Amino acid sequence: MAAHAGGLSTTAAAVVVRDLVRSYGTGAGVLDGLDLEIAAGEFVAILGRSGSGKSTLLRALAGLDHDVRGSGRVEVPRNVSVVFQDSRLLPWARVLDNVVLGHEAPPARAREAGRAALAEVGLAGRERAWPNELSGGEQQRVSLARSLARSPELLLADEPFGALDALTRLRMHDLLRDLLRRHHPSVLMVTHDVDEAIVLADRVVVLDAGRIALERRTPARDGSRPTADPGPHRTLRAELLEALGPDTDPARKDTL
Ligand SMILES: Nc1ncnc2c1ncn2[C@@H]1O[C@H](COP(=O)(O)OP(=O)(O)OP(=O)(O)O)[C@@H](O)[C@H]1O
Repeated sequence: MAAHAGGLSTTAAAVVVRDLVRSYGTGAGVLDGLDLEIAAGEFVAILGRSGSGKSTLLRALAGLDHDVRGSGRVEVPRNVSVVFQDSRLLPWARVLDNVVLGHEAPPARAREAGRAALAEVGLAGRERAWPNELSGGEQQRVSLARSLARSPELLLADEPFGALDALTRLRMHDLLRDLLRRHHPSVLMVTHDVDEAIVLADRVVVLDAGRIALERRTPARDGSRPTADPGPHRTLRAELLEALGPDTDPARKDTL
């Protein structure tokens, strides 16, 4: 049984996954002896074809999967936040109430943290709005604010920008970069977008049948746009697409 430990022991890594096994019913392992480490403050993007186990890994790290089996071990920091593809806001609660819901701090402090987080994502003044008064991009900003307000040491994101149009997604990339310059959580982000993985992450991991098929550091993530020197980006992109497999629909090569 994998331990979902609160707090880390002696290692400098923020996340340690060893020999993680997960299967459903009698089927083959969805995660098949997976090993992964994430350093403190490191941003790791996970790519993989549909069904390769990305969300399963994320749920295991989030502590949402109580049936993770095997001799494996999962160590994560105490303070973990999760952002999903849909913002999962409660429609009957105002924006600020959504942000502070479940916050562990006393109410006044939680609301203060919530207001600050909303300001950071550009939503100052929208605290009393209802979720359905916000655009999809704004709702995802609220979702990010909800995570940030908890000052997470580990941010888990499952295709956080997958439902947004291309322009909004680019704006969210800028916002996330900006937030990560000020806060320094470790990040594990599942994405289907190879370019998104390269421009945001420090390291990209390709999952295949529950194991790591390829692992690469990205060209220095320093906020510079890939167009400044597209060569390394293009090379890595080709390598990642190759690892993602020949059956990938060519029309969807960069958004799997
Ligand atoms: N609750 C469940 N019961 C049975 N099988 C499951 C369950 N959850 C996931 N699976 C199976 O485990 C495999 C991996 O699922 P997972 O959601 O981790 O894949 P993924 O890489 O995130 O895929 P996608 O990119 O399509 O979201 C899939 O074959 C899926 O059908």
